Amino acid sequence: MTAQILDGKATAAAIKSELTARVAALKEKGVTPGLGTVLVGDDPGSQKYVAGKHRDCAQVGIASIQRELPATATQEEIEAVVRELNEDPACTGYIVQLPLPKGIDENRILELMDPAKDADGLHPMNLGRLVLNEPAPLPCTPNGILTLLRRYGVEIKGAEVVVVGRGVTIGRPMPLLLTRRSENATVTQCHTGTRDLSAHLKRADIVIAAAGSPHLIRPEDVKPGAAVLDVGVSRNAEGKIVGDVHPDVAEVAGWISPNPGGVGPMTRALLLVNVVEAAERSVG
Ligand SMILES: Nc1nc(=O)c2c([nH]1)NC[C@@H]1CN(c3ccc(C(=O)N[C@@H](CCC(=O)O)C(=O)O)cc3)C=[N+]21
Repeated sequence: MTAQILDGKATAAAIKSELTARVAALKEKGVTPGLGTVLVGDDPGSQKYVAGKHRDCAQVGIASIQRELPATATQEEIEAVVRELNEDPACTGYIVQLPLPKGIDENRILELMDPAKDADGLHPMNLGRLVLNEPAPLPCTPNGILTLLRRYGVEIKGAEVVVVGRGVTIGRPMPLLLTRRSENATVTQCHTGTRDLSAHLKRADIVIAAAGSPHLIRPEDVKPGAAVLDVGVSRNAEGKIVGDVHPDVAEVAGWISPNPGGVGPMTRALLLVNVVEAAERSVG
């Protein structure tokens, strides 16, 4: 038996085609959604991701606003761009590409963003709303994972889910989404301090691997038939993406998300969903 592929690329394409119609409807009402990106420095990976986001925007009819600063940009210079986008009516939502260069206070930048324009769902106000069960833009990667599981009919209610990782973009918000009454999963959060990761993994119906540790999840640790989502992005010597999930896991799992082609494109699609929803709220 080999696992069914959770095809993020195809699912993202379907979401984008649904969004195209919603963007057209907004334009009829005189609103053009515009996604802003703030990219600081010249990391090739970050440049590639940001370019992908703007390609997606073009596909669905969202306007693109790109701001680039050199790696030497100061805290004040980045903050000035954030204030500018907060004021710019053409920019209905934006993201500050993370990580920012060393020495920049990332949290201060995120706090300065207008929470109504937070396309990533990572503003402290919006993360707080998520904790409080108030409506808010949802963090794109966790929401992308959830959307992928739903579209393939993976049972979430009552499932034992293991999340590996505790980063701000995935590990921390993921359990918040999964433990809402509407999802009703039971979540164990594992991290580098977990004593026996393997024991936790063996019980999981769904594994969400966001540790950034190449091939951390091995076939002998996965329950037969489990859904395994590979969110890790490491690069090998040739610059190729290496995920957190060992390829042989596909022999044991019931579902597996490829990497690339799995969660990455879903993250981008759910970013566009946040931009379109914010624009829809603005027209009432
Ligand atoms: N404020 C902020 N928001 C983010 O959402 C954010 C960020 N900062 N910093 C970096 C991470 C990383 N991230 C990815 C998004 C898409 C792909 C993606 O589409 N990957 C393609 C392949 C791309 C390739 O080949 O390099 C795939 O998986 O098929 C990957 C990684 C968003 N991030």
